Amino acid sequence: MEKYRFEWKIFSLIMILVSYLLFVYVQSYNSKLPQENCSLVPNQHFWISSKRIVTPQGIISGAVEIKDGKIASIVTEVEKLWKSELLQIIDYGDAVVMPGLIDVHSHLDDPGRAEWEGFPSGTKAAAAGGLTTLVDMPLNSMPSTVSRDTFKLKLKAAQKRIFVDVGFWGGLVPENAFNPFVLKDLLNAGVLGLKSFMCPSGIDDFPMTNASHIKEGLSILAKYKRPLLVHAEIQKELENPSDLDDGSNDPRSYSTYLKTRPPSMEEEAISELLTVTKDTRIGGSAEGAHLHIVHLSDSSSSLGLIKQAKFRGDSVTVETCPHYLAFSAEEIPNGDTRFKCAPPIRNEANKQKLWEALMDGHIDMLSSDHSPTEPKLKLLEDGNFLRAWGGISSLQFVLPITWTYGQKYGITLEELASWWSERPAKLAGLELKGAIKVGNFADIVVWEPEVDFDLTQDHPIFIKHPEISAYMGKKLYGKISSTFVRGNLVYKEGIHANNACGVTILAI
Ligand SMILES: NC(=O)NC(NC(N)=O)C(=O)[O-]
Ligand SMILES: [Zn+2]
Ligand SMILES: [Zn+2]
Repeated sequence: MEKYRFEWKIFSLIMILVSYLLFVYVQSYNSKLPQENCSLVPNQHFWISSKRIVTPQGIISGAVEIKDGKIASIVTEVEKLWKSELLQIIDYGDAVVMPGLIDVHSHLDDPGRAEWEGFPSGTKAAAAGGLTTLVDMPLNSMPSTVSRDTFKLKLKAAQKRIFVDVGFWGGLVPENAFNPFVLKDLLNAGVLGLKSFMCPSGIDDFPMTNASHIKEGLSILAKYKRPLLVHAEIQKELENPSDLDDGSNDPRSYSTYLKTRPPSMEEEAISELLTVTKDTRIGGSAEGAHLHIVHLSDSSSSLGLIKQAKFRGDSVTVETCPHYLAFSAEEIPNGDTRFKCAPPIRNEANKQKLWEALMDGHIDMLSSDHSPTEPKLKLLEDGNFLRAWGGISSLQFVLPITWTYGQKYGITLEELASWWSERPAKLAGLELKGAIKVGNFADIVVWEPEVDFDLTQDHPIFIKHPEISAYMGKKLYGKISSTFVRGNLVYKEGIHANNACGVTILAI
């Protein structure tokens, strides 16, 4: 009996051991296989070296150690590494190694309007442009992301279809603004913050909000310590586009469009917004909430108001976009609706002041406001600025655009990293992103600032509708060679990894 029990014990122990070994084998097999297809380098542990690595402490020559998707160490003495033949080192020579760009303002239009862009094409464009994280806007997809259920549809549509990481803004609309249950439900589901419009958005299920909706939204966001992003333009009766569409103004003329959206529209919206942002000050009723003004175009009075609010201690930031820094109204050809966006691109003097404000730190960060549509809605043949869809397509090219047009102003690589990575990460609450720093995710772009290229149809373009991009035909500086997302090499010289292994980012 005793012997029998002993044998039985041995047998069970062997069985446990066998099943454990089987488990370990299956696990490592499973985790290895997809991993290989997620990355164009199969290794989980490797170094990338370069003479120009942009870190928060400055530009260094050295190597970044990447292990299991994170930055494990940063070393300056690369010679020692080279001595060990066992190490996997990718040497990028003089190319710049910078934190991957984070775009806090992309319209990916999925689900529902994926023929405009979509998760696969949009995130492939991002990877090809050195962007490693996008935060998707809650409108232009169908339905808009305004509740837990509609957010679930977004998450489902993104599954296994994103090549970079994607977070989401939820929509603050009149329907949910006074319904804390719906709003909290949406925030609890993981949106990184909210977004609202103070003028018609052009999307039926995304109506505009006024200052009292915004005040309500901020009071709820305060508890979550998440931001509210606002499209700040107020449309006056007189400035309704259709008022100018009566035959006496040429709708193909860019100046006609400019008249429909003067700087006073931005100024009025911002001054109204700033009546509620005082709540965000330390000790205020919405302390913890933050207001972020998207795509500022007016560099005069509107910017002046924002500066005052910051000075008073309101928790406010502002972004502008590459198209306001690259183009001026004077150069937009009549009928060329690829340049139509809201607020509009203003004159040359305004553009120069935007650059100055960015360099002086009064504008905090950059975003793409990549807002494509189907070419037919851009009315390219007709050239009617009053009726064409408003939105500029640029996602894949924001880094070379910023770099090229910023040359005149002497911008630095550190400034690029601050405007495109560090500050956007802070806004979106992405603690382990936005800088090449030990412990952060290995989200990295490798690019060659001195190499130029002509943006023609021959260039590998991943944006779904390149023909509607206002940048086509431009010569740009800055060739993106490689993009790493969480240590996966997702893009290299025109090639993407096989599998879309980007992660959906949820706030907790
Ligand atoms: N529905 C939109 O995508 N609108 C966008 N359109 C632009 N900017 O022209 C925006 O961000 O306001
Ligand atoms: Zn907008
Ligand atoms: Zn937008």
